Amino acid sequence: MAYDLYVITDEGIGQGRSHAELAARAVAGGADAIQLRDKTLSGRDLFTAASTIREIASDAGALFIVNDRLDVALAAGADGVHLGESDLPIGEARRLAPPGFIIGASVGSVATAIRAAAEGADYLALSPTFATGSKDDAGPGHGLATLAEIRTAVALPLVAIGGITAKNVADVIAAGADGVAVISAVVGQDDVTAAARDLRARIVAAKANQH
Ligand SMILES: Cc1ncc(COP(=O)(O)OP(=O)(O)O)c(N)n1
Ligand SMILES: Cc1nc(C(=O)O)sc1CCOP(=O)(O)O
Ligand SMILES: [Mg+2]
Repeated sequence: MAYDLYVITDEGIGQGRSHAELAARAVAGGADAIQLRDKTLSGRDLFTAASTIREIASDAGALFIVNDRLDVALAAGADGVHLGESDLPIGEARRLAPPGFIIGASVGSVATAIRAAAEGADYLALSPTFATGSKDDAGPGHGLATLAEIRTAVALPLVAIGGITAKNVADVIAAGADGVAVISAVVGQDDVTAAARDLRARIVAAKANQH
């Protein structure tokens, strides 16, 4: 499972483009994973959007993750769900999900990372890594030192989320992230595809520099 470039769609930041349009443009730029995240849609509308994006992502060979809503993720045939500390417990999601279904978890420390891994998460997201204006209740960034500590403590795929940009992505990868999850740096840009392509190239280059 590659999480190098994990793009989260957001119609509030996406310059009027729909979730599906943003997803299509992001995978055209090489996004490895797409997440549908929308707190405003009804269950029905979220399912409709998820069903469309599932096709877009699978046609492009990208993973498709639904934020928060395990029911919608399962109904739409998504590859997985992302759960934070106030969402359905990881263990309950695992009990309900089919084999191979991806469950991602937000973590903020070594302790919560170890706990999420023990509960059965398939990947971890350091949430947030830097300060961000894209999530109202994100809190302050945990920073690259915490990222590095989690890297040494847990073997799961580890993504950094929150305030990730083309300027800081190399440092994030050097600190131990396997990939980055972004909103503004890609879907907030005029040219989503070019922004995704550029950010992914920076990730690949940073990983090449590690060897
Ligand atoms: C990849 C990724 N990481 C973190 C989050 C945040 O999830 P959560 O803490 O549940 O907050 P909301 O996104 O639900 O507001 C995420 N969605 N994706
Ligand atoms: C969806 C989300 N979750 C976060 C967390 O810390 O859990 S930060 C975030 C938004 C990230 O947006 P941007 O790339 O524009 O900073
Ligand atoms: Mg959540």
